[in-house]
Amino acid sequence: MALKVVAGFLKKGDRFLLVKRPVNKKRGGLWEFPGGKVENGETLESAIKRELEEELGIKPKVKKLLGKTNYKYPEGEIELFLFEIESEEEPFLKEALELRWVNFEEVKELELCPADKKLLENIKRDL
Ligand SMILES: Nc1nc2c([nH]c(=O)n2[C@H]2C[C@H](O)[C@@H](COP(=O)(O)OP(=O)(O)OP(=O)(O)O)O2)c(=O)[nH]1
Repeated sequence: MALKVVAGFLKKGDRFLLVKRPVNKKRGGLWEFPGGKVENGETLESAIKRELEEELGIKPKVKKLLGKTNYKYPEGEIELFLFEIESEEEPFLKEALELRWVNFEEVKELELCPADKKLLENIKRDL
């Protein structure tokens, strides 16, 4: 069974938020949407709220599911759900190495987690 992972799409103007993974973790140094693994007994929505509070210090409003993708990493498959998020509060960094607001041009310069590249292509069409 695929490991469920939730991630947030936070928009500011024409830019969206990415965070850099800590170097000591799998796929360290790659960029990703803020989020993380769904824990036992959690709904996807409660998981994304918890992760964004832990990672960015915000209490977000979860708007809708923007996209979903499955991706097979060497250690196993993940099922990644990307939610559109609204937040009055400005995110600040609690865990990740770096945070950056990018548009669809600027994101091409960054090395993303492979699962995210696929997801980004899919949602781009709908935004
Ligand atoms: N948070 C997040 N994780 C992603 C994205 N894309 C992607 O492939 N992943 C992968 C990276 C991890 O292997 C997995 C779970 O993310 P996580 O952030 O909770 O993992 P973690 O750092 O706690 O991992 P670990 O060290 O405990 O193994 O999903 C994304 O956009 N956001």
